[in-house]
Amino acid sequence: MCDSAHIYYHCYFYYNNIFQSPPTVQTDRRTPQKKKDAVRETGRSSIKTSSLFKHNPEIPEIHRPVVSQLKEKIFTSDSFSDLDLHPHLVATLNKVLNVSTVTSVQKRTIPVLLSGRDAVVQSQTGSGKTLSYAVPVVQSLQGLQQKVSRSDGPLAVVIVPTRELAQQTFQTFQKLLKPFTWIVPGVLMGGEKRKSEKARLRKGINILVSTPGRLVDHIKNTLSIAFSAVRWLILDEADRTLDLGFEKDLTVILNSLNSTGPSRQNVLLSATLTHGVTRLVDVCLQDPVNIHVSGPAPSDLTTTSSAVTSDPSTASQSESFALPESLKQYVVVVPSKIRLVCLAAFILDKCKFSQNNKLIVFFSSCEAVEFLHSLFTSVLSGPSTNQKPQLSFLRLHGNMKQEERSEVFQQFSVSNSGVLLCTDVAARGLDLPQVTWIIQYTPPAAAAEYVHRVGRTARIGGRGSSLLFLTPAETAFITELANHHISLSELKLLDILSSLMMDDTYKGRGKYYSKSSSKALEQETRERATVLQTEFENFVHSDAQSVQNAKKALQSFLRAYTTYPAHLKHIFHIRSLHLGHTAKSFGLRDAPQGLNARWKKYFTEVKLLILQCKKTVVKWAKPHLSTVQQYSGITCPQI
Ligand SMILES: Nc1ncnc2c1ncn2[C@@H]1O[C@H](COP(=O)(O)OP(=O)(O)OP(=O)(O)O)[C@@H](O)[C@H]1O
Repeated sequence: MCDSAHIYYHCYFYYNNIFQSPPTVQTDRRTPQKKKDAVRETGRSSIKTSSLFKHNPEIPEIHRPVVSQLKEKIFTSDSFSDLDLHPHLVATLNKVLNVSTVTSVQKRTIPVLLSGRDAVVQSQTGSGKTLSYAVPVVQSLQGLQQKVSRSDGPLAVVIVPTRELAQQTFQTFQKLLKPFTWIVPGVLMGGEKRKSEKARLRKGINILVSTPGRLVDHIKNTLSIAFSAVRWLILDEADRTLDLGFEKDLTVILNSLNSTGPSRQNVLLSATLTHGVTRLVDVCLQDPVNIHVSGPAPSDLTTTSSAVTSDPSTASQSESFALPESLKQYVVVVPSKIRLVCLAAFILDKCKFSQNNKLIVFFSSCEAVEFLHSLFTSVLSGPSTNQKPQLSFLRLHGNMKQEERSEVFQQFSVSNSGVLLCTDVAARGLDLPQVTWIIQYTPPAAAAEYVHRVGRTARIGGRGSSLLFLTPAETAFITELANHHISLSELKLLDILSSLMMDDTYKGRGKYYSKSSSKALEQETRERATVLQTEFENFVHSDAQSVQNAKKALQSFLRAYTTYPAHLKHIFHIRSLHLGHTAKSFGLRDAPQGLNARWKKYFTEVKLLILQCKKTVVKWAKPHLSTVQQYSGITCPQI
């Protein structure tokens, strides 16, 4: 067995042994409501204040680093009618899309693209980047001397990283093309039926929006796909497309596009054009104009790849991102054990005890989203009454069927309130109206991802807030964010938990209830938090399947925790997690049996294997150092 297969085998073996142990609880056949009532009763009668609030690590004092945030003005005083566009296009922008004043990024990008230049565009989230390329594409295609026909095939190709974003971008083109019915937009994305996509490709699509994987699939398997007429290539969220490991796919797409066709205009866009895209800029773009709305463009974006910073930690430190000025950013430091109730109290505060809030909560894995969705729906939703509708929880992640994903996306888009629990599949580009709060229950793996997640609110000048959850051991992430000009204010754990005082559903034993001193209030808050935690735990342990789901969610959380990049390992290291406490944040009463010992053994073995791998790689690489350097861009000391 080769070394990597060995490592995989070990991970698989240990994960499965630890988490797939036979459940000890009998299946519960009670109706959900009866189960819930029983759970609530047990919750109140078995209050153990000590279990939740004792033996937690100290919450350290947070010293906010001084940060000068980058600022970006969103709107200009110009209107679309000043941009020399077709009057029908201006009318469509005004009447169908409801936009008349151009944003800063549009003012700077549209004329550059109309003049025929390539461009690299960076501007903050929600600043209107989609129209900044979609308007010039439509303007140029409607004005072609030889009128566009379906048989021309794709004239513009737009690559985006996720299916929802593909759908959203396609819809923007559909709207813009209303007066130009002879230009046909189309979308290709994973999860859809290939056969019907092939049929649409055969009929002819002029503006093709696609996720990278699905486009490669068609390049390889669909004879009718021809790129001989492509004049535009747009890579939206370009950095993410590379992150997701789509680099190979992108190479296939570029090779296919480069082999035929007239000269092409190329555009790369994102709110966070990190140093990783430098090579892509070199390969894809010709003498591009750098449009960096919040300030001067990073000097090395258009340099050759040899100038790429070789140390990823230095590279990531120097990248600074602008965030919407109207966005209020908060952090709460919560010991692992209390995280679940803290999140629940926050959701109840925003959605049950106040109105018109629409929340997005980010998690690191599909399993965690699934599990917490069912836990919150069962324990927190509450009945719908005449005065109040039921608290609604939706979920979105990559393991869902495409129809369900589209349905959820649509449902959350049109709703005025509710909670969407999701993975990073919803972090990029999605324009979901009226989202008021972004909560990051698991911290992102990079500052750029933080920027995109919080960018789902406070769009196009609107208000919005975000809350980042950190454990006491993770507070150095605040400094990491400050290095990227991101500044957070602190919310106190007890203040969040105190929202539980607004509803007697989680009332404690009443010992402190009638007293008004702040100490008594604090104690009652803790009791209520404990009642809620006990409800969660009772629900999880009332059913073998729920226990299994909670274990799976914990397992996937731990797996994701091991994948933080090397330069963040001093903040997010699996060794600093207390497994028993972490288990509690998934409603489990204890860490799954034997976890500690097996986890330690697992780490020792994996460490040994990695050492072995390193030795083998070094042995192999030594005679080939110059070749390795040439192809990987990695310098000798790193190897
Ligand atoms: N000139 C404008 N006036 C008013 N609203 C606009 C204008 N341009 C775009 N919008 C609206 O602003 C919202 C955000 O636009 P868009 O999704 O293009 O932002 P973005 O910069 O691509 O964000 P992200 O970086 O998150 O992908 C959309 O609802 C869009 O319709």
